[in-house]
Amino acid sequence: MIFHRYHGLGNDYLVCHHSVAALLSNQQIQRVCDRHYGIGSDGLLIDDDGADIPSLRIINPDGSEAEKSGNGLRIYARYLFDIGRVTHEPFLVNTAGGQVRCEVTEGAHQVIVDMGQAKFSPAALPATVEGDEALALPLVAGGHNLSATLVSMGNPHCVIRVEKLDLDLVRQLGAEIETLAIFPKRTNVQFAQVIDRNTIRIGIWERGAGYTLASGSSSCAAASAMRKLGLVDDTVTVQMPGGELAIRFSGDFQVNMRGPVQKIATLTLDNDCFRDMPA
Ligand SMILES: N[C@@H](CCC[C@H](N)C(=O)O)C(=O)O
Repeated sequence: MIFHRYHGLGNDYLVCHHSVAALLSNQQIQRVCDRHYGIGSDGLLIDDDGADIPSLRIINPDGSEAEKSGNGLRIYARYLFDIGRVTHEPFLVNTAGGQVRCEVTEGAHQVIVDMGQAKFSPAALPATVEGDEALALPLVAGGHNLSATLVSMGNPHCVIRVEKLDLDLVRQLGAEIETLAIFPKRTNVQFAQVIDRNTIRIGIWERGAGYTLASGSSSCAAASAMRKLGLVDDTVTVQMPGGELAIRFSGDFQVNMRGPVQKIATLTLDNDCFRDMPA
């Protein structure tokens, strides 16, 4: 079983063909993503081929399926380029969270994705919150009074605005916010500090993955939330522990994202990895 390992700013994924994924149970996928007992990754990207338009499925390390992933899409686009399925011309990719346009550029080092429209309706996440939008919603977690803006990028995000980013607090409160009862499908969580009108800094807790060094959809969601609150302009650099992504808004919250992708290795999984697991 062959897996291709890539990362986008330290947000690392394994890519495999659907014929490989079909051989794996959900428990085995979790094992493959485990950093001690498997190869280790922030998730599995399944190349579903697709007749005309390439199609991507995204599985989190806990075995749950995500509708969309920004870095997952950037990595999948680079993988498609590496296997010769696409060129430097822009191309479309289907995900459960909508169709996006990708472009592999600067050799193959930078990948641009039009992520679609940021949506602020709680129903889009979903979140069981009254109203057409949830902006600067008061939220309590771990005894902290927080201010949350809810955003769907095709997958759900809860963006907490803070005066000063504290990554320990992200780790401390992430799981509690991810699983709040108002989020029936759980949520990704970002703590966001505005540095200036073109720069924000975020810490990330991903649904089904936990603390990660970077996240593409989180960057889009956090920048969108700060834009909606009137705190940033149309171009925003999102700083994360793993590095930076460039976000650009056009029209009615159409979000474009650009950043680097690196290939790490092509790996063959040994069946012995599953020896202690029920058949
Ligand atoms: N790392 C991703 C997000 C992956 C999916 C997420 N954990 C979810 O469940 O929605 C990104 O770069 O967007």
